[in-house]
Amino acid sequence: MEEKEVKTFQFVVVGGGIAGVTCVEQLSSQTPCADVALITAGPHIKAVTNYRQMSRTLEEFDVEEQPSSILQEKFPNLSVIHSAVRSLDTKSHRVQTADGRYFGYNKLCICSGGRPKLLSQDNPHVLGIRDTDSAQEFQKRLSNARRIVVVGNGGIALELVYEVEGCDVIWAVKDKSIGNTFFDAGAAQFLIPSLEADKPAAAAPCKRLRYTTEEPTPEAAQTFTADRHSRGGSSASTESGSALGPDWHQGIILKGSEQVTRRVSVEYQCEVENIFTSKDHLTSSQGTHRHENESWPVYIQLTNGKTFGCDFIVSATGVVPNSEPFINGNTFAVAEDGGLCVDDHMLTSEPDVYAAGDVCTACWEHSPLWQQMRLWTQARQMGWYAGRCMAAHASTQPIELDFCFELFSHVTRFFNYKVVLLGKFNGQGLERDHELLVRCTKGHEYVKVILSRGRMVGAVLIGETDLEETFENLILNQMDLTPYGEDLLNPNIDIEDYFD
Ligand SMILES: Cc1cc2nc3c(=O)[nH]c(=O)nc-3n(C[C@H](O)[C@H](O)[C@H](O)COP(=O)(O)OP(=O)(O)OC[C@H]3O[C@@H](n4cnc5c(N)ncnc54)[C@H](O)[C@@H]3O)c2cc1C
Ligand SMILES: NC(=O)C1=CN([C@@H]2O[C@H](COP(=O)(O)OP(=O)(O)OC[C@H]3O[C@@H](n4cnc5c(N)ncnc54)[C@H](O)[C@@H]3O)[C@@H](O)[C@H]2O)C=CC1
Repeated sequence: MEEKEVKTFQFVVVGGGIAGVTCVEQLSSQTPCADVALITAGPHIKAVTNYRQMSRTLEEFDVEEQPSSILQEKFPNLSVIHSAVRSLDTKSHRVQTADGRYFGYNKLCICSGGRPKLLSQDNPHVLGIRDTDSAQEFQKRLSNARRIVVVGNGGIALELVYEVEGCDVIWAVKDKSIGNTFFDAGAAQFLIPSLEADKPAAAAPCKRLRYTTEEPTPEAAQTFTADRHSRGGSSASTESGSALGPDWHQGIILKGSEQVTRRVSVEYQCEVENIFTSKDHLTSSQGTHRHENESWPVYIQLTNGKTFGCDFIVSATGVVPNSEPFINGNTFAVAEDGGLCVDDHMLTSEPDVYAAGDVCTACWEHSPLWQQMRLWTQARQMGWYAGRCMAAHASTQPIELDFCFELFSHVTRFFNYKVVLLGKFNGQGLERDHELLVRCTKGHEYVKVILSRGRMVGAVLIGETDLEETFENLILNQMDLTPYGEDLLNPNIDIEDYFD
């Protein structure tokens, strides 16, 4: 066999998203004499800017799309190669790119991210949102749309139903309440009025121990109409670009073809039964469709028996890790969700191959207060830690799991509220004996803490509560809070002073 020309680097990182870029930044600065290569499919890279540590584990930053020359100017030992990795041979320690070149490595980190897990791969009426191109396509299609159906109940769906205007939105969720990847039914109930036209009634604090909420029945649908003017000043392929950054929707106009109002109808506890094109729909003999005079490009039939015609469907149904080009021909341990399994040094099951960000699945024994979610905070933390591990292993130095994996923390915005999630914020994996304390003031704040055997193990803070640092400390120090009882959430007690 003809011997190919192979350029070998000490460190090769694949992927120009947050995980990959943070990893090469760490490697290039920690080992300035080593040759480092970043191989990425997209023309741009994602850089973390304005990084701010808000507390021990909470962090905020902006994400900027930049030309890769900025990175190369900063790190003379870094080469950026713009091509997609097509295959990996872990035995010979080399990768092949789409343009036919081979690159050797001593240590490799795979940070190829994920792509939308679409309801249908080849239906042109089903869109996913991941990178700049897909967001632009969505914007273009939306500008002519009168009605769209959003399927999914996580981050993207929550953002879209709030931001889209000038178009009817049917929101199909599998669950009993909205936003189930982030919230329980109580928080969902707090947020729902933000989709309505009327301002919430005068704020009145309420506090209850164990709480119950009325949930919609399986057949239930709720419609929320908001006049734009009444809103508070709110601001798929394996070679897709990097995932969008914070506030991605603020730079683009998410407006349909209709004027004036936003109208969101939520269809609870249903999944997608079938998707028909207009022609199929008209010739279909099934009698379950809701008959409408209008004709639509596509029809979606839900498991609750309803069928909706619409201009297009947004599949906001999660992420699939981009692991295929690396798996073929190798013996990687792959998790159930398709991610490359990594240990507590971000090492995969193949020698000298690390992985970080959305492409990997954290397979080490987690701290009782941490879980993986495919978020940019975790992509940054994993990329940074993987870079440190690679450098430490190259010089046979010991390294311990970073503190950021002790406690899950996430800060974001939904429906124009600040949202902070800490620890086991939804009681994930906890025994049934855990207790919830909730304080909510309609339209102002929602505070929930999860206590297990008197210790705080998680919290959801919606609104400007200013409680994140105190609660983070209480979770980290695992103090017995039984003596404080309900005073923990007493709005008349300044909790910061209380625990000084
Ligand atoms: C619309 C949207 C909104 C989001 N909002 C938030 C939010 O508010 N908060 C939050 O925390 N998270 C959010 N996320 C999630 C967050 O963006 C991701 O978890 C994070 O960016 C993942 O980073 P990554 O580097 O692992 O992957 P990616 O950003 O997907 O980067 C992967 C990189 O690898 C490259 N690549 C892929 N395959 C190959 C290959 N074979 N060869 C070479 N290069 C390859 C790609 O071109 C890309 O540069 C959002 C995601 C989306 C889609
Ligand atoms: N502010 C934030 O923190 C944001 C984070 N993100 C992240 O970006 C990534 C992509 O976002 P999403 O696609 O919203 O993923 P997600 O993982 O947040 O939510 C996926 C949702 O789709 C549902 N689902 C899955 N398969 C389904 C099916 N066949 N039918 C109906 N529903 C189905 C799930 O139950 C879940 O509610 C995620 O990692 C998410 O965490 C996205 C937007 C905002």
